[in-house]
Amino acid sequence: MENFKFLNNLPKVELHAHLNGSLNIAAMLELGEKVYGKKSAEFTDLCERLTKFEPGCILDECFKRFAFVHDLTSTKEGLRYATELVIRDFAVDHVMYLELRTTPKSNKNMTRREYVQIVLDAIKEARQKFSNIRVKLLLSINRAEPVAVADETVTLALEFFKSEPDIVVGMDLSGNPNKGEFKAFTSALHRAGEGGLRLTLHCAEVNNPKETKEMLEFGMSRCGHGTHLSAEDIAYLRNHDIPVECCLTSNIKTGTVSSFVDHHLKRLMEAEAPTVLCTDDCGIFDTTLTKEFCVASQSLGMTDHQCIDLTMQAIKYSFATEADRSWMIQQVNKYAKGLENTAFL
Ligand SMILES: CNc1ncnc2c1ncn2[C@@H]1O[C@H](COP(=O)(O)O)[C@@H](O)[C@H]1O
Ligand SMILES: [Zn+2]
Repeated sequence: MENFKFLNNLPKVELHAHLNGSLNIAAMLELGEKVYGKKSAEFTDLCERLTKFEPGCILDECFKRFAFVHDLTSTKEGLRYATELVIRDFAVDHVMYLELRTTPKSNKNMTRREYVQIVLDAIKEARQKFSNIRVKLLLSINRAEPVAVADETVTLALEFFKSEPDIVVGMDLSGNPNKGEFKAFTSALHRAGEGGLRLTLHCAEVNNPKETKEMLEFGMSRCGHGTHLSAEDIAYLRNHDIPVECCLTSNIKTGTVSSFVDHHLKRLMEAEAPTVLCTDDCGIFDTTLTKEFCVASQSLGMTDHQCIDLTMQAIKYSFATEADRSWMIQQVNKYAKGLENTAFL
């Protein structure tokens, strides 16, 4: 792939990455060994089997995979170290800005509040180790969980948004789209929005026109996946300047899109709807943001210039501060200039 080097070294922006879905196999093995002393052949085999998606795999099957990673991150040290490893591996892939999202969980080792604090502390510690990446945090509501849990998550998000405004920047609604009902979460999401948190919703990941309509009417800053958006929905997103977070490999491996060439990213670009390229769960789906750009360029004919433009769009639609944005634009322009091209602005 002649432009792999160009795409790999391009300073990139990741706006849709779930923490526990982003731990890749190598990192799982490191975590297993360091935290649980596990280096056994069966542990290695378990990690490898996690990312095997037979053709025809369905979305529900994918959700079972997360439980394995959730076990690995169910201790304070496991969660802290996993956060560090995920940030490291995005930095290694030349991601300069990462909006990490995660669903606060409570178990025998930690409360939801402690879960958030541990991830936040790991993000701060990572600043010392990986100075070339800026990391923000969104808290996720899992639509398969009770509304009371969503309410607790919003309360935590608002509290940490107040105390750590340069890290906690938004809320995500995710979880198995075949479970729960969007309507049940609107008051919690409304409270989050009223409190200043930007919202990104997993929307139209499966074909549910009624719910998609409810979500578009409710409002969001960004749309996750948007796989089953109608032409009217796409026009609505374009007219309201709401970008779709496109996760190519995720959609193929979960079976929500049949092939890369059929991916709706192309339709969205033809309709001039704003789009950003994301990984979703680069661990579980065994990919990286560089690889997603390679897929976009190989299967959808995306030129290098269009890849830079996608990055500029990601900067524009990020929940970053103005200072972060100008720093990111500077990085991309410096990179582009270094390639003897004119600045892309
Ligand atoms: C594949 N498409 C998807 N659609 C919807 N929700 C998804 C997802 N991929 C991941 N998640 C959500 O993110 C959680 C894992 O990260 P955290 O434990 O939060 O860090 C999953 O349990 C699921 O709720
Ligand atoms: Zn997602």
